[in-house]
Amino acid sequence: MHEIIETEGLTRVFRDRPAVDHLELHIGAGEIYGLLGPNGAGKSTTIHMLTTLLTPTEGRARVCGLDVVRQAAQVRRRLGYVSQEKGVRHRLTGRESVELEADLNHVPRRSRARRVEEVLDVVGMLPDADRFVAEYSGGMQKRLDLACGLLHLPDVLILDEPTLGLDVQSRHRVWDHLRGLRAQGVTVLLATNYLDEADRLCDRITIIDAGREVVTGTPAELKRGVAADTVHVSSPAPDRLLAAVEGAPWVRQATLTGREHLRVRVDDAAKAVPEIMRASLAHGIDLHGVTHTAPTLDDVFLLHTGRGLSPDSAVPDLDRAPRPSAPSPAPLDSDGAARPSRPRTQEVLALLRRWYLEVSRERLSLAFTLLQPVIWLVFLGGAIARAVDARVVGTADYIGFMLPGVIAFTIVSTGVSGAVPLLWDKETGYLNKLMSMPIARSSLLVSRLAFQMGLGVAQAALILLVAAALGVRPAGGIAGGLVLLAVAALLAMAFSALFLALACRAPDHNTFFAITGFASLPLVFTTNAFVPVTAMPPWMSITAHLNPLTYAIEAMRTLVVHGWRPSLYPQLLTLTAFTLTALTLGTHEFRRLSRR
Ligand SMILES: Nc1ncnc2c1ncn2[C@@H]1O[C@H](COP(=O)(O)OP(=O)(O)OP(=O)(O)O)[C@@H](O)[C@H]1O
Repeated sequence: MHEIIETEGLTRVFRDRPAVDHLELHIGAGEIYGLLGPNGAGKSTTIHMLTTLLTPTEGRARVCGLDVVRQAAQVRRRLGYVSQEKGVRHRLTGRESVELEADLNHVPRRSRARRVEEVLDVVGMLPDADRFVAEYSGGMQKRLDLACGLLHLPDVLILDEPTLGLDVQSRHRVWDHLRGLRAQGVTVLLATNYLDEADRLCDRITIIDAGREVVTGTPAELKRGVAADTVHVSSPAPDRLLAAVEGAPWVRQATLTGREHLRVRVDDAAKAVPEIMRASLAHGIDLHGVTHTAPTLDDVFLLHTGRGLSPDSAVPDLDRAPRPSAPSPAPLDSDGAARPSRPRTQEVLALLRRWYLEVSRERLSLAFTLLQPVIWLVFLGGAIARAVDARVVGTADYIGFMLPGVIAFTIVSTGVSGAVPLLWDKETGYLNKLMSMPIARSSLLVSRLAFQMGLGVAQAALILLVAAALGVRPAGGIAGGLVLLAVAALLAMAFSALFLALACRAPDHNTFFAITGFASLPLVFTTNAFVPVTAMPPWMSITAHLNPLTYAIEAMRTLVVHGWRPSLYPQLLTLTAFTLTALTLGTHEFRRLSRR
């Protein structure tokens, strides 16, 4: 057998507890392979290691002959991944989401529109494709994720609970599509809680429990291994019945499964049922009902672990459900397969489009962002100007004096909101999805920083226009104004990188906002935004000198109030050094986040 996925002693430990414990998998080309296990068995952890999202603590894993740790980038190019979490892009429509992923998977531009239509059709989402994802039900979001996973023709498709939350018809459509992929030679690995799914869909299964392999084989082999029927007895005194039948030669195993239920595994139900009747009569035990079933995968699990799988692991209504007409799987031509064509540019442009669409649809917060600096300048600037001594601030034009501070604070607060998509992507699981795609990690960072920089420059330009309307013009002329915009760009990059670093570290968005909320006031008030450093008491002057915002504000103020001066150069140098430090920190934290 040509193995596409193989693991040897694969282990991942979280806080001294193994989530996956020396797992051995050998999955052949073109198989649909199931990882079946109860909640917390270690299925997702295994999948995260195979998709390069987690590093193994011990052992090794190879996908298409490539080591998942040492050749992670190549592995990502060979696989498609549909994660368990719903990768919700709230501000995008379904179609835009799929288009984004097509670009990130390097689907060639000329076939992109067709592929997007095809996969949306396969999961039955075409009629809703132009609605916002935020309006989708859980099942619709899941189907959309699945559509994204089918976009390119990967060698291996890995799906974590692919049909969780889907209705019966959608589930059948997905199964049919997976079978179609198998026919085209794609190897499919899926983790599932559903016994029926594993039984009907998978060629082979490994059942895992507590991170360890319980048993591996085809569903038929495994059930044959049980070689037993199960008799389910309903009685008001199942414990007495258990005592009566336990140890009888025709009983393999008897287990209480509820206050009124007893499960008896037997070699042959036809012979066992009359025995159970006889035992109940002999001991005067009432029976409410006796049924029996052929072996299931649940019995296989029970046989090997002494426990059943989770109660929600069966999908009881599948047999009775109307079967939808099976759509023939969309043919995945070589055109639709992932092929790098100027991939880096395509990735960055696709991500920039995403950020743009999301920001432009946040109308209210966009309006506040634009309005806030105007309020600062017009109302606050105007009011304080009356109370300020021109000799202290060094100019009679207090609005001009305050302008750089307003630009700086606006950019800092945009930096905070710029980290929010990363927080959401982390929390919704979409970051995992992005990380498993064949895109350069740097594209994620570069696109985000470039977008924030553009936003910062646009905001600074807008504030300059408002100031011009109030009669304030940079003393440095047009060239001075352009350098001021460059300062704004540096500042935007620096603070975006800092807040991104914080978002990478923060365990959740509450912590992130608690820290930024706590830091924002000292950050603002220990600068020279309202008072020049020369007019500050010594302790405050020291803190102002330690605050990098001071240098950006001072450089911009020089350009607005005084024009070109030699003092500008050390200020610009300091700001550049700060920006480089912030970028290094941001890159380091982002790398750390992507190598868990
Ligand atoms: N990041 C983590 N930190 C600490 N423990 C973790 C982490 N991720 C998973 N675990 C633990 O590892 C074990 C296996 O979890 P995993 O998510 O792999 O199970 P699963 O089989 O996919 O479960 P489910 O069917 O519920 O998705 C669980 O005990 C879980 O709590």
